Amino acid sequence: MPAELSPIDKAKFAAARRAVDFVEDGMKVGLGTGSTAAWMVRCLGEMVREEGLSIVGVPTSTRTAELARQMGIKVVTLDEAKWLDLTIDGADEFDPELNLIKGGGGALLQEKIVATASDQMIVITDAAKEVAQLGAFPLPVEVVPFGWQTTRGLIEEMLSSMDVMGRQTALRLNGTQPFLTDEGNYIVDCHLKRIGNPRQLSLVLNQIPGVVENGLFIDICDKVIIGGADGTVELRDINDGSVSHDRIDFAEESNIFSDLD
Ligand SMILES: O=C[C@H](O)[C@H](O)[C@H](O)COP(=O)(O)O
Repeated sequence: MPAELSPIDKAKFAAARRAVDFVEDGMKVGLGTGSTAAWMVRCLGEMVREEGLSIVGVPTSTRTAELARQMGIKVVTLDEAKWLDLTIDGADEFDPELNLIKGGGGALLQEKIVATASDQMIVITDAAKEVAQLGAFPLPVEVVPFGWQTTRGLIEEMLSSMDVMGRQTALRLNGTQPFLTDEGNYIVDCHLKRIGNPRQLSLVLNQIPGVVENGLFIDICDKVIIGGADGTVELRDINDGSVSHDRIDFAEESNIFSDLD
């Protein structure tokens, strides 16, 4: 483990490394997007190259697809895979019911489609993402560019009647230009502070013409793995209520970091 890895990176790696223990030969695996998911892709690549693990991966973004191919993972489309055994992905927030906010990196649409098309979703994360109630992280809402300002106005009008603490929205920018998702859509970030009823909000948001999808993942996540900088990991299963603990020995994982620049 390179000594220069930050504590947060060590925590993310620990969660990612524990998650790949659930990947078996022959599986079709959804590959998430973000810095934590990137560790997972690296770990799977190591297993493919060094242990002959035979899987196919369905990426949730172009950047994950590029990394997966670089790591030697066979990449297929969701249409080719049709259905997945397991999706492993990160999250921006998770609550006690393992409902999530995702989309901090703009990949929420493909991530939600892929996670929903999976028998199981495992979220890999660190303790800072755990909240009692969703909303401190701005909720990403993907909208089509056509009439986006009208769509934004309809979102804000809808929010005025919802159980949320904040109602400010902002177009996500990339420099001075609108941020574009892999599908060429825009993201409107909703600064809600606290979301009283995430399930209701997700349903209502997606009724608004122009809204493509939102970053609330309701009843999709099955397990969460919370990594620690010391290598400890906590695994919670929402389906049976179990909680288990493990420890990753970083010294045994040095191969993963050999190609890090
Ligand atoms: O759009 C990005 C995804 O939803 C990510 O899974 C999420 O933002 C978490 O990313 P990270 O693991 O980098 O915190």
